Order: sequence, then structure tokens, then C-alpha cells
Amino acid sequence: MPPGLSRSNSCVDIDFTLRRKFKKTAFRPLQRDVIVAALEGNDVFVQAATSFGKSLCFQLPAVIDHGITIVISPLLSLMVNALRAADIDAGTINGKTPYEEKQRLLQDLATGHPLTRLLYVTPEQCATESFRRHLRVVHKQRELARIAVDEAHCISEWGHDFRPSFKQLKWFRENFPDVPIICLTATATPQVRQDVISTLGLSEANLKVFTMTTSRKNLHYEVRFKSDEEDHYEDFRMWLGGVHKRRAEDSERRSELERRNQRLDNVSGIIYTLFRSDCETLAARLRADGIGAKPYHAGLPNDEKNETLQRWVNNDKGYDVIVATTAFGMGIDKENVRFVVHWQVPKSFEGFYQEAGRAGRDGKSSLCIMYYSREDRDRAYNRLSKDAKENNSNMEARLKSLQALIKYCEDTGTCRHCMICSYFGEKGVPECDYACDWHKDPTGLRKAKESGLQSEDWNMEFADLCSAFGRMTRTSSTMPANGAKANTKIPMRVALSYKTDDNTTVNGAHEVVMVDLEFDHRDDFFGAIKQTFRAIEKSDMDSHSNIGNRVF
Ligand SMILES: Nc1ncnc2c1ncn2[C@@H]1O[C@H](COP(=O)(O)OP(=O)(O)OP(=O)(O)O)[C@@H](O)[C@H]1O
Repeated sequence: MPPGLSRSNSCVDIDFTLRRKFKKTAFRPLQRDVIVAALEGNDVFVQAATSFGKSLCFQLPAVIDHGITIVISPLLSLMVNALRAADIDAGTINGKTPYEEKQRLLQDLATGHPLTRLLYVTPEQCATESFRRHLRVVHKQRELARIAVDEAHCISEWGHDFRPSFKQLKWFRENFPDVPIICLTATATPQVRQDVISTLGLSEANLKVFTMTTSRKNLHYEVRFKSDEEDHYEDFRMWLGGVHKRRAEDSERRSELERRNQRLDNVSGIIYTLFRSDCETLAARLRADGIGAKPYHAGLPNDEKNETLQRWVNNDKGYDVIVATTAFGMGIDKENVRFVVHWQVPKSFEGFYQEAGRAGRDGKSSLCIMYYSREDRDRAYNRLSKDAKENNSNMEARLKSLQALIKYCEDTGTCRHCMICSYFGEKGVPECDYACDWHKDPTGLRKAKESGLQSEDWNMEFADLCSAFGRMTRTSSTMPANGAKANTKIPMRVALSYKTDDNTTVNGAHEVVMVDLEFDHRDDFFGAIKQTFRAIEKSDMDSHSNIGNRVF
């Protein structure tokens, strides 16, 4: 047979497919090595930074290889449309797949010789007996090319985003020991890595592990300190206004944008908030200030979410900024996202890294701002301990991850890129060309922390006072910032939970008292709190009367 007519996994095939099917001119560093390792039939573990191009590592082998690749992903895949547009036979089966489409894909599997090259499924789908039956048929015909597990950290209980259904994926190795597995993640600590490998039963002898740096040197990381008294909306709005102004005033930039038919105010970004209600109010507030912002969260109708996503991707006017919960995250691949803002401290270090990683996927400089307050920190710990009471799976890992994130925020003496890489177990020092607040201005950073955060001393004194009174716990409060002026009246609101004498709870919760105070001196503040405590002690708490929302 003349050379070139036989089907092979040669580099010629790979390069050709890259150009022809994926319309890319060259591989990124190590992408080729991963793809070759997969095509040689190895099990492969890939850990690489957000936006590295991990999808190509299983999509390209799927196009070249004989048979079908099953891609397990926790997300409703946004990829399938793009693959179909490139004339690659791809499909998805998940809870939202229309009945006819699901039947079409299942019938394709039932032939034993599917035409589909890439089938994206959820782990829950993989656990159903009927789906497994179809896969057995395909496997019997030697047409099951590979299993790809995307977001593989979800397998590990040591990961931030553990999903029990991912644990069931060990079924693949137990039932199809000859079918190679490739798993990919951007966020695995060494412990998570090991857990994923052993849970999936990847064979040591036949396993190629690629761990690339998590560093994204075009991302500029910044922590902005605040306290509850302060509305950081103004800070953000001024920053964004400044960006718009600079674009407008730079005549070169302006004409370049005009030439490319781009709007001056199309500075694309994402603001992450923890709460759905914040998505709505913040987006509305931004719109009232002339900024094209839209909310995105799981509570919105699908049509609305799809439209928002599509119009944001298209850079349509009015859709520049998405204010989202984490429902909008993994898998979002828009190239020109110039900023990602965390409105509050997120739940985990990995979540922060993943979400920040939506920025700058075109390689250009982009800003990742995290607003951090100690009140938010306390609330994050409170939420975690509440979750622990309801469901304590994965708690140790979640606590460690949150602690690492808080350390990241509080640290004013280390490069942010270094902290991120070291969290993921990297030894080297990543490049940071003034791409973090510490490198830019270490003194300014320290000062900003001192003046911006609620004082830890106040916190400690408050905690001491609570324990002296025995039955009080501060559940949340506004505390004065270090820089608060001594002679300004500062309104305070303190939520206290009160343990009754017999240590029972009322209406399923401890009594909660809201205390509104104004203080103009530190001693006055603590004096007022003491008085409040005494008043509560004197009141007839043991009658279990609810004194919630009592204002002193
Ligand atoms: N060799 C390449 N040349 C140019 N662009 C590429 C190449 N490989 C991948 N890309 C592009 O890089 C972008 C990111 O790829 P992908 O979504 O696979 O990233 P990822 O590693 O899965 O990131 P994340 O973990 O953040 O989701 C995509 O737009 C993809 O088309």
C-alpha cells in the first residue's frame, strides 16, 4: 500500500487533523505529547492551567481514532455545537437532551458501530443500566475507543467539587479493562491527583501523567480590602469607568477599535456573587449607571440564560458584563474576557482559580479582582459549619481549601501567582511581570489592608467579651475598619445568637438578637455591647420567648 493511504496515528495525521478539523495552526506546548500518549493507548492524566486547551487533548484523538469516545463531564456541554460546526459528529445525552435526540444517539450506539465520534454524557447517565447496556454492545464490537473524564477533580473527596456520581466511574475500568482512559483537570492538589488515579483504577504501568503549571501569567491578580460598612460598588464602577475613559482617550486604541468595528465600552467581564439576589440587584444597578450588565443564575429560565450567554459571547450591546453565580463557570470559553471580579470571597480556592480563569483566554492581559472583607470571611466559615451540620461529606477538604483562600487574601507579602502555584503543589517560582498587587506595590498593598479591613483586635475583643458572657456568639456584624475615625458616629448592627439555660434551641435555632448601635469611641462601643448583654441576661430568656430583631 502506498504510504499515506493507510490509517495511522502518525504526526502527519495529527497535524493535518489539527489544521483541517480544528482550524488551529500549531499545537500549544505539550498538547502534542498528550495526544500522542493517548493515541498510543495509554491511560493519561492531564493537569494544566485554565484555558490551556485540554479539550483538544481528547477531541483530536477521537477524530483520528477508530470508534467512539465517551466524554464524561459535569457540565452541559457547550462544546457540542462548536464540534458540529467543524463537521465532527458529536452529541450529548443529559437530563435536558430532547427525547428524539436521545433516542437517535442511543440507536446509534445500539448498532455497535456508532457514527458519533464524541458523546458527552453526565456521570449520572453513565450509571444507568440502559446506557451501560448500550456501551457493552459498542465495546463488544471493539468500537469503544476511549473514555475521557473532564473536570476529573470531581472524583475526589479531597477535591473542592466532589460529586458522588463521579466515584461510580470506576465501573469503566472494571468492565472494559482494555479501554484507555484520559482524565483532565485544571485544579488538583497532589492528594486529589492520587485519589483520581486510584479511584479510576488507572494502571501505573500504562499511565502517562502530564502536570503543567497552573500559572496564567497574563492574569493580573488583585485583592481589594473592604468592610461591611463600605459599599464597594463605587470602587468597582470607578475602576470600570476609568477603563472606558482610557480606551476613549487613547486615540490609537480608539481608531483600532473603530477599524475592527468594536464598541469603546465593550469591556467584557464577569462578576461572581454568591447569591442569586445579588446577581439581579447588582446587574440592575450597573444598568442604571449605563453599563450593559445581565444576571445569570440557575433560577432564571433556560431561554433567558441561553440568550444572555449567546449575546455576551457575540459582544452585543447591553451584554458586556455578566453578574453570575457559580452556575456560570467551568466550560465558559470566551476569548476576550478582560476582567473577572469576585464580589465576595468564594467558597473554595479551586473555585476562585477556575472562575478567575475565565479571563484572558486570548492570552492578553486581564484583571482578576477579589473583594475581601473579614465579615465575608466569617460568613464563609459560618456557612461551612452550617453545611457540616447538614451533610459532612468532604468537609475537611472544603475547610482546608477555604482556609487557603483566606490566607491568599490576607497575605500581603507574597506574589499571588506564587501562592496559587504553591497551593496546587508546584515547586518552581512562576513568572510574574508585575502581574499581581504585591509585585506592583507591596507597601500600598499593606496599607490598603490596614485601612480597609475590619480590625482583628476588635474582633478578638468582641470574641472575648462574648465568651465572658458565656451564652453569646456573634454570628455576624459590622465592625469598624482599622482606619475608622474615632470621633465619627458609625452605625453598627450585630447579630447575636443566644444559648438558653438548658442549652435547647427555640424554633430550631438559638435566639438571635439584632443590635443596632452607634458608637464614637472604641470603649463606648464595648461598653454598649456589655450593656446589651446584661439587658439580654436580665430579660426572661428562659421562657423561650422569641426576642429576635430586638433593637437596642
Ligand atoms: N493549539 C491551539 N491553538 C490555538 N488555540 C487553541 C489550541 N488548543 C486549544 N485552543 C483554544 O484554547 C481555548 C481553550 O481551550 P479549552 O476550552 O479546551 O481549555 P481548557 O484547558 O479546557 O480550559 P478550562 O479548564 O479553563 O476550561 C479554546 O478556545 C480552544 O479553541
